[in-house]
Amino acid sequence: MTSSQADPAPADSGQADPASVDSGTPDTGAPDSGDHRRAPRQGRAVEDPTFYRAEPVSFVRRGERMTSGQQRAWDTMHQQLLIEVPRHHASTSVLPDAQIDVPAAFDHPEHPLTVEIGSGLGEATAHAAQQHPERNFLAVEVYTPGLAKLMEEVERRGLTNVRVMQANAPEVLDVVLQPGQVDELWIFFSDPWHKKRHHKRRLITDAFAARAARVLRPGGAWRLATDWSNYAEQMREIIEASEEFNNEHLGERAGEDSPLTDIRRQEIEKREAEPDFVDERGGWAPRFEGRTLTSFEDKALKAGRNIFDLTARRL
Ligand SMILES: C[S@@+](CC[C@H](N)C(=O)[O-])C[C@H]1O[C@@H](n2cnc3c(N)ncnc32)[C@H](O)[C@@H]1O
Repeated sequence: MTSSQADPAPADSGQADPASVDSGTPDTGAPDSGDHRRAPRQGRAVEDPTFYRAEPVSFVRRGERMTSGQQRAWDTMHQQLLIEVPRHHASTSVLPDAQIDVPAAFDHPEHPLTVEIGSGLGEATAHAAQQHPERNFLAVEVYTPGLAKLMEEVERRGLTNVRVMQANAPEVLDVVLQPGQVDELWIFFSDPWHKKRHHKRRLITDAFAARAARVLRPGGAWRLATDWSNYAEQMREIIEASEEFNNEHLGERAGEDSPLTDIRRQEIEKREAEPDFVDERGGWAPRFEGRTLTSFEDKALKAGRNIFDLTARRL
């Protein structure tokens, strides 16, 4: 989420803020400064809960306090909705040899599966699940109040096609989901980690694309949206460099039609305006009609930022 120009956005926006959040290490009690610039020493990665393999995790744990409504929804709904995960070295990790049958957790295992990663408050999943009872939706998130908020919505709307998982997404893709099991993979407003020195914490990387490719069926869609232009360019680069995906809108919305051209000519996102900038490359998807306007996106729009959608089609 990038609803603020702070890096990252304030905790109440649903986005991690290293300065105001608690540690990513709830199991160990070890303090987490939120500054993960140093890679773990060789051999330590497996015990360091702020890393998965050699990769720093893309989140910092935020306050876990829930509203009374969220707490009630969690208490009454979690047995039905939460797919339990055997843990490894951290409370959001996944045991490397865990065996979890995700389709079997749904009433209709045969229905196509959409996975939303970083579902935040669950607005996109709840909306889409209501629109599409013929599909299954798995929300993957580390933030407990966000998952509880989604449980509240599932109950309020009477949805039967939603399940949730509280875990670090790369581990879910590596261990939990099976090859070709996913029909659509959604990541909307992934934490942008604005500062260059924090870019290594971004979720969308070449390695992540390989993970996404493994779990998506041939012809399946990986849909991305962000309001941070530099991250949008990184996502486009990763998709177009991958041999396992096609950018479904390659070359579209280029030049004067590009949201990148528009935003770069303005003084926004902590950058100076570049009046002569032209995005010759394009490749931006139209707004995905299945993506409801979340409170996060609404804030970004009100702050004057542009939204970049991308659709990668699994070859
Ligand atoms: C910026 S918010 C966007 C939330 C939502 N998609 C929306 O558009 O409102 C990003 C969310 O991704 C979650 N997140 C970040 N890294 C994650 C990871 N590795 N695994 C699971 N969730 C993650 C954060 O906890 C946060 O709620």
